[in-house]
Amino acid sequence: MSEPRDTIFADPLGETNPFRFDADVARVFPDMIRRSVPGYTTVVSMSGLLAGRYATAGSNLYDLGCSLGASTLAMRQNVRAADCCIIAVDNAAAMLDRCRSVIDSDTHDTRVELVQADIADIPIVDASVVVLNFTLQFIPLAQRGDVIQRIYRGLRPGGILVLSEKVTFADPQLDALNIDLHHQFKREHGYSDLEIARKRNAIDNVLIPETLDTHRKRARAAGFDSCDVWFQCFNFASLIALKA
Ligand SMILES: Nc1ncnc2c1ncn2[C@@H]1O[C@H](C[S@+](CC[C@H]([NH3+])C(=O)[O-])CC(=O)[O-])[C@@H](O)[C@H]1O
Ligand SMILES: O=C(O)C(=O)Cc1ccccc1
Repeated sequence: MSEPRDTIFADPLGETNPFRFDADVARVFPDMIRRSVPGYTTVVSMSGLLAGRYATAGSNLYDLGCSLGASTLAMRQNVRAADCCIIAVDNAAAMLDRCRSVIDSDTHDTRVELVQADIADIPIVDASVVVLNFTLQFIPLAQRGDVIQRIYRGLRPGGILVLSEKVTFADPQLDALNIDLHHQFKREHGYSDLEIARKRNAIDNVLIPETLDTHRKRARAAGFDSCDVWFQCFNFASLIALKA
């Protein structure tokens, strides 16, 4: 069955309230994220490949801000190490409800635990892999350093963080160009100028992007030994950070 189409911002008379991960968004989320985030499918499937490489026996793998479980499924398909547990966390009940039915209809072996919680509060323990795919961008700026530091402390030596984000550019010309290219991507995936403008208002001050340099510096300050970009398409990028 094809996924329901995202028309959330299509009504010209609709109010624009701040963006929330409610039942309406959960229903159309797979279509929304695929048509809105250039490279999303690649980032999710490579998160699975990385998880397969870095997962160690008896460890936990975290999917923080799991939404409907796309990254959890990609990890689960790739993990070969014995006795691992994937802990998938999201604070939105509507997202986690749908995630549960997605995971229930998947038949791979690795254990999955779904947790409804704020990623700023959950303990990270005995982890080999932590995936933060397009989630840190929704966390208040003042909490981001602490989240990354707790991930570093909860990782086993040799562990990996995958951090994917919408980003900004220090150079105003490059910033404007990448925003414009992202909007062109959305138009070419069927969103109207009105939908693009209304969603932009709705996510203003809800999704707060930072520069790649800020992400690299934060990871290094938290203790990560190596951190850099492995994927980028316009203003969406993914980094890996390694704990020696
Ligand atoms: N403080 C928080 N605590 C927990 N969850 C949160 C918090 N804030 C937001 N979320 C959750 O983070 C997710 C962000 S979507 C991630 C895509 C997914 N990773 C994917 O690979 O498909 C990305 C996007 O929509 O751009 C939503 O499900 C929120 O409920
Ligand atoms: O749609 C956008 O403009 C985005 O920046 C990405 C996005 C995707 C899903 C929810 C919120 C933001």
